[in-house]
Amino acid sequence: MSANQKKYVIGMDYGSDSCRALLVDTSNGEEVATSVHYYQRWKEGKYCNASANQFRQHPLDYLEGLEKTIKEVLAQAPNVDPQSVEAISVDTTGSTPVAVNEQGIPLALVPGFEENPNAMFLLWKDHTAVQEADEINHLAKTWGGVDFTKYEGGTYSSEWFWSKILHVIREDQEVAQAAHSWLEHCDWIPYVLTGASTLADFKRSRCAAGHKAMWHPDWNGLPEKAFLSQLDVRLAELRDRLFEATYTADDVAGSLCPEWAEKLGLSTDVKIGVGTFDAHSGAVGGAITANTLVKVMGTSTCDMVVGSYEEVGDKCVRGICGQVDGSILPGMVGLEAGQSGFGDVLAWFKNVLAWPMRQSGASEADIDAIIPNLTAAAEKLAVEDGQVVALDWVNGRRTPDANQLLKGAIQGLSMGTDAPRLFKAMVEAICFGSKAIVDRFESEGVPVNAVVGMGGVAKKSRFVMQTLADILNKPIQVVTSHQAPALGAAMYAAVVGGVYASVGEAMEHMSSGFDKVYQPIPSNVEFYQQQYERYYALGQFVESSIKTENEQVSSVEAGVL
Ligand SMILES: Nc1ncnc2c1ncn2[C@@H]1O[C@H](COP(=O)(O)OP(=O)(O)O)[C@@H](O)[C@H]1O
Ligand SMILES: O=C(CO)[C@H](O)[C@H](O)COP(=O)(O)O
Repeated sequence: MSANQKKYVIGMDYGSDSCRALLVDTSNGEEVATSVHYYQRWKEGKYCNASANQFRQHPLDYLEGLEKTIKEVLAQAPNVDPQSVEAISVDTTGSTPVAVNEQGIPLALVPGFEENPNAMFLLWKDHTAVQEADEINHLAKTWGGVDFTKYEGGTYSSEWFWSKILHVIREDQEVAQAAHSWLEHCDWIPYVLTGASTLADFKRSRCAAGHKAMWHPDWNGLPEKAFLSQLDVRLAELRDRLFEATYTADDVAGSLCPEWAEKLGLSTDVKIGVGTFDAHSGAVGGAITANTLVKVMGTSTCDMVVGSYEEVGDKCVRGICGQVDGSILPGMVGLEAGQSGFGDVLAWFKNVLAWPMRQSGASEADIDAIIPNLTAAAEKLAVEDGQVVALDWVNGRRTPDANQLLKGAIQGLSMGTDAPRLFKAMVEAICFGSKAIVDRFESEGVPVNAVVGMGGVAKKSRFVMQTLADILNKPIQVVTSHQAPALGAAMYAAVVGGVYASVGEAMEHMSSGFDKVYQPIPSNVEFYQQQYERYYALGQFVESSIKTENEQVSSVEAGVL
């Protein structure tokens, strides 16, 4: 078949720091061209305040990336006729919502709001809404009606839709008044590409709504107004301007609008898919099957599983980030869990060590060598060299049982504790955090029969991956593609563009396969089973002390103490 008879699709993946476009041959999943764009304003640290956990992204960062990367992949593949590009599907981080006006335009693109962080996207890891999440949780358990958190693991997070909206509308009256509605990032990009101008009939993502906005068919969509009004009457009013129906990512959101068709050099026949989240799309890119845990391992992790309706049924899996019909594969229940920090925990340790190095004028190359050097030294230590135990909660805990107030801890330091031993303990901590998630799935009746890894850490660190296999006591297969979420988006696009009838069929033809398997080493498994007990006990101790501290603070604030 000549290049011109083939059918192509574009998978567009928006990560935390950058976005990428992937041009894919639908016949075999070949990644024909790829282009990455780092968000300019984000790179400059604009609109963020890490010490206040405020992470905002400007819509222009996303639009610039969209245009640049898609044009670049087309330019890199002159043999591909743009007419043979059938569809574009998009995945993004989430929950990453933005306030929009009546036309669905993010407020930061409306005169007067250009520099206002509250008028921008609140990135998934923005934790400014911890207090609002607490309120939502408290109300859900006490208001006397249905517990709307029940399909979201029973705990609503500060990373999610309603917590963030509540926080912004309380903090910023101008944004609150100008916000007609709110859109997730994964909905806004298809909205732009299809040239939509009315929100009411736009197809919103099932994945985003179900995992982050407490949308569920049992209560006809979003939480009822009686519940929302007890949080803030404006939330109840907003409900009328949000959505009722939701759509899975194999569905068509519309066709490429003339303005973007011209900008990108594509035809208006190109279909645009309903948006989804990066982790869910990554699971599809990793060719997920029933009871396989797909771990997207980067700065954070997202741990994805699909189960049949018979297996998951009405069961509510406690402490995870939700279970949603069709959020990964249409026809199955998608379950999401994850860690707020994974590679980020190692990056934190690197940054601690880098501080004095930078003061003495060390180069960025020296600093980049910290993790590889520590890895080489830690790999040489005996696995049983395990005096130090650490917790992985430096960025809070996402699952099991979301609690963003938790902090990291290190126990067992002695004069003999050097940097490689601390690094080894950090690596073990992030892997123990993964085990806590697997244990929770299994104890809740969702068996994990296989593990698939993808993302930066899975590709870069043999040491982390072997430790993970030993701690989970399960083999881990690593996905060949370096761009699994974008590949997953391309697979959805192949269905949206009518090339395949189902996501399953697209995965069959377009999967990149696996290029490595890590097998657990029995003697290490045994050691780590004991060491996990120490991790667990340290976690219990830290969690109870933080709880006591917070109770004391609340009592002081309430004038009790
Ligand atoms: N050699 C390494 N060993 C372990 N972790 C690494 C290594 N190199 C980079 N990392 C971690 O990988 C993470 C970045 O992962 P990546 O998947 O590229 O990013 P993202 O999560 O933003 O998509 C960083 O947190 C970094 O600390
Ligand atoms: O929670 C999510 C999806 O449900 C986030 O999108 C995800 O954790 C972002 O990760 P990354 O920075 O690796 O793109």
